[in-house]
Amino acid sequence: MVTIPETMISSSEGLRPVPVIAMGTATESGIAGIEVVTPSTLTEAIKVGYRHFDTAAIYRTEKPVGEAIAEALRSGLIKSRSEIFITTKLWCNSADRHLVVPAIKQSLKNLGLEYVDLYLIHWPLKLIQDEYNGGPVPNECVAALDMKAAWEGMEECQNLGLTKSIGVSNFSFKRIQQLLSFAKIPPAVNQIEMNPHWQQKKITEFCKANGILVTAYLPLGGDCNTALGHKRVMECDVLRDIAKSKGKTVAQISLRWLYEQGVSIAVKSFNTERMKQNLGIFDWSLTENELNKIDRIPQCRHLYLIGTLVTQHNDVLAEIDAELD
Ligand SMILES: NC(=O)C1=CN([C@@H]2O[C@H](COP(=O)(O)OP(=O)(O)OC[C@H]3O[C@@H](n4cnc5c(N)ncnc54)[C@H](OP(=O)(O)O)[C@@H]3O)[C@@H](O)[C@H]2O)C=CC1
Ligand SMILES: O=C[C@H](O)[C@@H](O)[C@@H](O)[C@H](O)C(=O)O
Repeated sequence: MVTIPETMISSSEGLRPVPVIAMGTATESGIAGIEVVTPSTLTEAIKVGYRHFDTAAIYRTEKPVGEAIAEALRSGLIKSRSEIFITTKLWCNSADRHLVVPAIKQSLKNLGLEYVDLYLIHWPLKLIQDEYNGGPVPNECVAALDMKAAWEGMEECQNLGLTKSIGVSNFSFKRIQQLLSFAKIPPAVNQIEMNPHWQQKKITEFCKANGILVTAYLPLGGDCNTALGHKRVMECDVLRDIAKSKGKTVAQISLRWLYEQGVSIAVKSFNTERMKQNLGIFDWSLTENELNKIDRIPQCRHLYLIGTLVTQHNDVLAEIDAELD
């Protein structure tokens, strides 16, 4: 079993370790409520060495993650809850001051846990709708986020001990600066799209300088059979050539590159062999020449809210999309 290296993030207990690779749990069919991952698949991840799960209220995977942890405890695979790090996220329909604490309590109920390790604001926007089953949503459901009010709710979650750390996801450089101007508890993490085809140099440097850990999502470009993913990473000639010359896979080259950028990674696989493969990145490194070749890959972001969340133009989403470019 591979032991995943840890990095440190700020928390209610001072600096706390977080495993640098998390098992992602988002799928288009899960979000739509059509087919959600089984707990036994996630227990398999614990068996091969994963100790960090990335879930979210909208993924519908909080329950199976919780059941997998309970099973791992029952079977002796782990000895205590504290061996597992759980990240979950506040969905946009609860991004109001008075809805944040009830939302984390619901997530904890789904997980069957007393606390999560990290709670993130999923997107800097608000949705006025009861349930989200994947986009598109009606344009009139979208509203601007009152960041100060939502963050006070997040801080309350940490102060109540419902989460050890709080952070954000899909926040631009500008939005984090705004947040830092009033936050009593600064964000510990910013989870963003990042891979060799969307390298995010500016925001990673800014986050590092401010003690915020960046977590990369879509590290392999996502599931290319759905609108949430693309083939540019897995079919990239530059990555393929490097992979071939080192006897590694394209996925491993992308993940190793991310690891060498000093970020943590949420990578999803529900296949045991690929789960293992994705952890095989810690006992070798990329050369200067390989890093230079990756640096020159043309850049292209994938996840835009307009087109995914709404089909028409929307001012609130257009602003978020533009900021994240
Ligand atoms: N904060 C946010 O807004 C977002 C957060 N996320 C989080 O980040 C996680 C990772 O992102 P995700 O979208 O899942 O995309 P990934 O980049 O992790 O790609 C997942 C896809 O790649 C396949 N795959 C995994 N490993 C390999 C491998 N070694 N070789 C070939 N194919 C492979 C998986 O298939 P298989 O399972 O069959 O192996 C799946 O189709 C999510 O699951 C979620 O937890 C994602 C999007 C947005
Ligand atoms: O924009 C709408 C999409 O459903 C988007 O919210 C998801 O891709 C999500 O960010 C995730 O974390 O998987």
